Amino acid sequence: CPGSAAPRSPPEKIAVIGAGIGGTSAAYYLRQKFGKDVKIDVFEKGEVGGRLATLTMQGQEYESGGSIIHPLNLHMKRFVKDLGLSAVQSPSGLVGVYNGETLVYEESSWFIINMIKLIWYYGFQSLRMHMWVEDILDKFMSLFKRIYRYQSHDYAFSSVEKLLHSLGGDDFLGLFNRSLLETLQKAGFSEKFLDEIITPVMRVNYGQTMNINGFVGAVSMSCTDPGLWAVKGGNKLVCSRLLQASKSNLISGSVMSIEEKTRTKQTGNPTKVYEVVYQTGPEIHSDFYDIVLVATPLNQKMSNITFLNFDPPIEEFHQYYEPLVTTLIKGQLNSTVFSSRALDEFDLGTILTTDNPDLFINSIGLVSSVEENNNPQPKVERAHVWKVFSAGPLTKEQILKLFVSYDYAVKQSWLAYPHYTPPEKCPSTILHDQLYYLNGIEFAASAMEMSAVAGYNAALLAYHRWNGHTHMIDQEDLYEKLKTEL
Ligand SMILES: Cc1cc2nc3c(=O)[nH]c(=O)nc-3n(C[C@H](O)[C@H](O)[C@H](O)COP(=O)(O)OP(=O)(O)OC[C@H]3O[C@@H](n4cnc5c(N)ncnc54)[C@H](O)[C@@H]3O)c2cc1C
Ligand SMILES: CC(C)=CCC/C(C)=C/CC/C(C)=C/CSC[C@H](N)C(=O)O
Repeated sequence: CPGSAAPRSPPEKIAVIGAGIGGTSAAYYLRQKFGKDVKIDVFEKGEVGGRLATLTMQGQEYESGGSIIHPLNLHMKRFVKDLGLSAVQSPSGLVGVYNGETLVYEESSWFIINMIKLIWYYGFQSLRMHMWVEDILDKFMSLFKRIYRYQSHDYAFSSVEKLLHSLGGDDFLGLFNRSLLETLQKAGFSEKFLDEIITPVMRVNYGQTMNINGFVGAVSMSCTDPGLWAVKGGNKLVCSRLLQASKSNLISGSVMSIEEKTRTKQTGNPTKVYEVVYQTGPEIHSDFYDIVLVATPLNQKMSNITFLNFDPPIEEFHQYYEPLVTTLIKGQLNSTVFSSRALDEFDLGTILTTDNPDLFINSIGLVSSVEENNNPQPKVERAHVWKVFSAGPLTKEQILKLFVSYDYAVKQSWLAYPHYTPPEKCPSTILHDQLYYLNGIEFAASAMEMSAVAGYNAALLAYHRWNGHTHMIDQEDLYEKLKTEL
């Protein structure tokens, strides 16, 4: 092959830092690429799964982090199949939009009524806009799907920008570099439509407004597609199964620093390695690795990893992640907060909100436990489990504003996803010769599938760079090339 170098002996040890979906998918693909002899250590300071996690209420588990998966998220789909797991349909109840005073939009279960409502509230152009969004999302998904083809042919990318460009050319980079607001204003959307339909979707998914980049905006809009699903038993099961299948060694500890060192191995030749220093309980340990993959957001609050003695130095990371609280509440919703109808006539399963600073919640929605495969109905049972997303923790008084009464409330606080401020640059994928960073991809869009794409890409990139396969990295016009290969 052009660009191939002489075979190099495989690495002895690889470290993966973080056992979320990014790190565990990377470990899985590293094993596939480098074979059975390499030792893979996966470091995790908290729980396997990371931002895929559950909260327990009355013995039942509910997703508290990453919960929904798109039907075209093919890595997640394949993991579930290959790892012996199964899928459940995500609840898809009717959606309403609340502006702090009233419901400004209410979905109906009849398609035709929804169309009439759109025209009534937002004018005839809203129908054209609705079709425009559907068309853009179809195009977006079919371009996004190219990554599966490239990865199945082993191609890798050295930066997120190059990866996005290979999928959708300048259109994708343009989406990433401009705000969603700019993109939609250019397309002629009315302010009312943007405030009452698009912003509420961005708020439930990313806790932000339309000032996020257009790429993550499209990912967020795709959550309005039908057929969303989750993993039976909890999405985090994918991570523990990937770890198991990768035959990696899980080290429950917190990585403190990574330093480049020169070591003389038995062969007598000095080689460059990375010293990883980590803490387990009160003890500090260290070990040497040929390749290191960092699969956690790099900032002081989330990972606090120091890069020592690199020449040139590795830039300091100050990536700001949005604080978000998930609260699960079992209780009887006070439907009169949102509408004049009583609960037994109130048929909304999700209430989104407009960007009103007086509102203390981003959204509230009925949820099922990770074992259930059905749509909970607010009318059938008076007390049900609702999931609230808010920027800060809810007080008891705030909960009692939303609920007539409640039996239980449990919460989990997150630094959830990047604060998007386009135009911005994604952090580097290659931090040093054999040191890789996966979570830069979250600056394009944060979602489980995005981390799985990054995990696979980092494993392929590490493999090709280790073996000098330059022709497998950053290839242009891959789509055309692979078409003629068939
Ligand atoms: C509330 C919420 C809802 C979401 N909903 C969805 C959704 O519905 N669908 C979807 O697709 N995505 C969703 N997401 C996004 C999705 O969960 C994330 O994009 C994805 O899980 C990120 O995975 P990751 O492996 O890259 O990072 P993480 O899951 O954050 O994994 C990083 C891991 O590294 C560990 N770690 C950090 N520092 C160190 C250290 N120094 N040493 C050792 N270990 C360390 C952490 O403990 C963590 O386990 C949601 C996220 C949140 C917070
Ligand atoms: C990566 C692609 C092409 C599609 C992924 C679409 C997807 C499932 C995005 C998830 C976005 C996200 C961060 C949602 C958070 S909130 C989810 C849900 N409403 C909930 O109640 O938990």
